[in-house]
Amino acid sequence: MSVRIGTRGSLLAVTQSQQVADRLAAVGGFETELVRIKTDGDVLTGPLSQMGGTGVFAVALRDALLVEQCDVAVHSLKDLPTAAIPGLAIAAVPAREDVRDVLCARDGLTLATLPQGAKVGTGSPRRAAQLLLARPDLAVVDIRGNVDTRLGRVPGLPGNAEDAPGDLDAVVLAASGLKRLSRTDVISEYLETSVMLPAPGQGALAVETRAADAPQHESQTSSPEVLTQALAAIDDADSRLAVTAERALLARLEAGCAAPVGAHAYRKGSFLHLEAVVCANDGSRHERRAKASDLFTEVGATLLGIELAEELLAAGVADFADLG
Ligand SMILES: NCc1[nH]cc(CCC(=O)O)c1CC(=O)O
Repeated sequence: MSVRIGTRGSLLAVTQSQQVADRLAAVGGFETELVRIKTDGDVLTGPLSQMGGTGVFAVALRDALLVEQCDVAVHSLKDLPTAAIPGLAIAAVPAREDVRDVLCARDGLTLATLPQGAKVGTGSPRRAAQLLLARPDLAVVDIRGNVDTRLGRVPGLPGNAEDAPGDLDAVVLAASGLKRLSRTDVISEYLETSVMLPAPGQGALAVETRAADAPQHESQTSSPEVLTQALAAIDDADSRLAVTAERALLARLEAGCAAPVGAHAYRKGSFLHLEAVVCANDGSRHERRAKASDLFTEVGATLLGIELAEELLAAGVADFADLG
């Protein structure tokens, strides 16, 4: 048996999909092959935040699963819309990578040492707003493109051509992507979550399958038993509950993955903690709240996300934040 693994075609997507494929093959004892799927997010070039918003990366992969072009699809969880798709299920959330955002700045500069008015590139309203909360003087520049394209805009970063003219002082990227690509040499500062809360799901992958192939607690499945068992074996319960809480918060806020919303859930002892922030795009206003629950189950994680979202809504975040 060969399991077909659907992936986007970018270097980061292929790298992380191959890492999932290797783990599935190791625990399942079967062959895998990567199937590259082109998505609108890879083809269109406008600002991502104006491109039909959420889900541009996920739709084509999900279609490929539904028409059986592949058996498993690997997504970056933060790019996956929160609405459930009939017939599909998240069969595994592997152990999460570093959740933090990082600054990749020229000359090893940090958020504290960037000069007044420095130009920092990001296409994410969440990153832009939190940058401005910490440093209202910065000039945030809207950028997009794959990891190499973004890094190429900062002069002198390791891996860039020596004489390449960069137009930015820094860019903000996810630590997880750079770690998976073994490119941590470009990082000048890890931004702690006290300064910059990550996107819901950041650093985690979702391994999606047709629902009949997902590990189930009660009913029998129709899939090859080995695939179902391998998916269950690479699932990490702590990571799954954390992203469940973060995504429940996002869904209750009716916000998309491009909204100025940061969230981070993590286990501490027998408690699940959730921290969240909602910002005005220009950083002029924000609300940051935290809550914990000792109900360490899918239901408990979902309730935690919903309750914290309702506290934020009660504090009036919908009046100043562009959640749509
Ligand atoms: N929206 C782009 C995107 N989607 C997933 C990642 C990698 C981070 C992750 O694994 O969550 C990135 C790049 C980035 O944000 O730097």
